[in-house]
Amino acid sequence: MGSIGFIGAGSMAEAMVAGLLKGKVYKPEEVVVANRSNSARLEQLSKMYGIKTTHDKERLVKESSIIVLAMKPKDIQAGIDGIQELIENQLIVSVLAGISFETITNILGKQTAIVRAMPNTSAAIGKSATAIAASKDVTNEQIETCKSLFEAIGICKLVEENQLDAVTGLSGSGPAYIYYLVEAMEKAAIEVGLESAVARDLIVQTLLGASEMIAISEKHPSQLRKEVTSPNGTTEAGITILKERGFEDSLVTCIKRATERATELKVMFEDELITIEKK
Ligand SMILES: NC(=O)C1=CN([C@@H]2O[C@H](COP(=O)(O)OP(=O)(O)OC[C@H]3O[C@@H](n4cnc5c(N)ncnc54)[C@H](OP(=O)(O)O)[C@@H]3O)[C@@H](O)[C@H]2O)C=CC1
Ligand SMILES: O=C(O)[C@@H]1CCC=N1
Repeated sequence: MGSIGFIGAGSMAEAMVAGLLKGKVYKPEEVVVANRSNSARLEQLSKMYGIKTTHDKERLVKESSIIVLAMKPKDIQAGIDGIQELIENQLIVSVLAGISFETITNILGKQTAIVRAMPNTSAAIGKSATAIAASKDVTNEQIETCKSLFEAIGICKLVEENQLDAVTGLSGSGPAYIYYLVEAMEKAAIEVGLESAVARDLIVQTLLGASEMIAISEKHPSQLRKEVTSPNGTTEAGITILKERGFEDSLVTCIKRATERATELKVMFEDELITIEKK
């Protein structure tokens, strides 16, 4: 596949690098990561993974056949500045929430092959839930390349660009909802008298078991839930509280709001671009 370069050396870039190396999709010497100024971070990544690191984006672009944009949405203009002229046949893969093909193309100043991807940080252990969308300049072969890249670090679904904000709100942000749930379960476990290490193990196994049941069982999650819930038993007592306190509504509103926020990021950024152009 040639080499892969990441512009941005944060959580998402690291999760992808870790997963790609673990899955042996790339050798460490075929991976280069760049950031803006944080040399300590580059040193840490280079020590941990044996990959190449640089502040020199031009070098990264020249060395890579796939360039992953992995900076925050607000930093995309600065992140791309200086490399536009060097983009020729490389495939651009953007993991930025909310930022459209149109905006990336405008900043690049040329029509080129761009794939937008929305992975999640479980990429680090090969378990990302990723969706990708392809711009019209992307060939079928490039789509396949991209799919196999993300399938090496989890599952990958092909969607339309206008569905990516929903994917971001659902599975891009999704791991954080689960971590938050675990934090709350741990807090509760301690309050009902368990030791934190014991509670952690029980919670983790409960999540793993339930996830695997959902994945392999032919039963709907609502049926699986019913099977845990004895009439007048403990589960019913607990779930009654979740219903009374609006658990379902909270989660639905959470995912809708996160989806909406992805759309806002695009609008905010475009406003900023217009301001920059006017200056
Ligand atoms: N975190 C997540 O779970 C997910 C994130 N994403 C997307 O991934 C992207 C990155 O997120 P995340 O990894 O969390 O962010 P981080 O803040 O952890 O990392 C951002 C990185 O971008 C670098 N950067 C900023 N400006 C530039 C520049 N001009 N040139 C080169 N590098 C630059 C920063 O370098 P420096 O430190 O030197 O400033 C830093 O290494 C976001 O767009 C987000 O929407 C998508 C899916 C999931
Ligand atoms: O919170 C964010 O904006 C990014 C996108 C999805 C996960 N993290």
